[in-house]
Amino acid sequence: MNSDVVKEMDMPNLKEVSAPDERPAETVIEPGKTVGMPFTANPRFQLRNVEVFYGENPAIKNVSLDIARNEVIAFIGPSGCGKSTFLRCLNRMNDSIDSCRIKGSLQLDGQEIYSPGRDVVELRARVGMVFQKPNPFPKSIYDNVAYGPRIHGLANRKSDLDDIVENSLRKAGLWEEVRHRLGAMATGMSGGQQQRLCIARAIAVSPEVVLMDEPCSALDPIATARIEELIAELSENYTIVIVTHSMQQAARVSNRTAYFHLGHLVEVNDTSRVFTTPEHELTESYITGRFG
Ligand SMILES: Nc1ncnc2c1ncn2[C@@H]1O[C@H](COP(=O)(O)OP(=O)(O)OP(=O)(O)O)[C@@H](O)[C@H]1O
Repeated sequence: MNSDVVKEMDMPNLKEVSAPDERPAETVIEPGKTVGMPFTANPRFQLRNVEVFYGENPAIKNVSLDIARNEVIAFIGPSGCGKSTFLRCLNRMNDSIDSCRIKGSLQLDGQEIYSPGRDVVELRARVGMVFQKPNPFPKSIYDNVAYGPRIHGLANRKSDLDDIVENSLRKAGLWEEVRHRLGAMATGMSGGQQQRLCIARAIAVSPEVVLMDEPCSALDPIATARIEELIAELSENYTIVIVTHSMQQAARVSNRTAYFHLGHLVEVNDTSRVFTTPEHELTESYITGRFG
């Protein structure tokens, strides 16, 4: 057996194959081989041969990908395939997990994200994050948004801070709803409002990239639609990387879609192509609901 070829025994719908030259390409995953368009011109992130382990267990297996400026890229794939793990590498959110080790090259604008001297606070200001469950601080609406600009010293005067708070809330589509109650506790808002507040908090420090890890999974359809509209608006100014379990959401919000499977990056293509004419059989099986 060719050791370059991973035969995933627990993968459904795979044909049993006996020799490398008889194996249809679509029934195997070759580590490090991604079909489609994983690379772009003028990338913001250049990620090469990335491997992530939790202890001895590999979660990401030799993944290479570019993420362009001002694109919305969706990470999709079955539960446990490594989407969140890979996303969290982009702003070193895995640092707090002791067992997590990362190999390979991960560059943001040509500089290694994991270089020893890297300022992680500055990195996370440039690469903000919105989580699955809205997680406002137990503070006022104003203080939630002002928090980052305050710690990063982005405003010298109260009026400058007021402007940042207002602009961030406007960009997050929340200003009109909260302008008369900025002093109210953020935790008293609806789930959808809290998630838009978290987006306002992330963009208040002028990031270049916003990472979103299933940002709508705790929201109802109306709040979800509002967040999706917001993603479209934000995409004019920010690179957005979104992990989603909803293929409809990926199809609605992203320009490119990356399909992960058991830690491999199987296919990356224009979103319309992924959902109409996927190149890899595993992608097709997933998007047609044969597993996942
Ligand atoms: N903190 C951790 N410690 C040990 N293993 C972990 C940890 N976090 C994730 N894993 C493992 O790494 C693999 C990838 O998990 P990850 O959460 O990245 O997948 P995912 O595709 O985002 O899944 P889901 O869609 O269910 O959120 C899984 O096998 C998971 O069990």
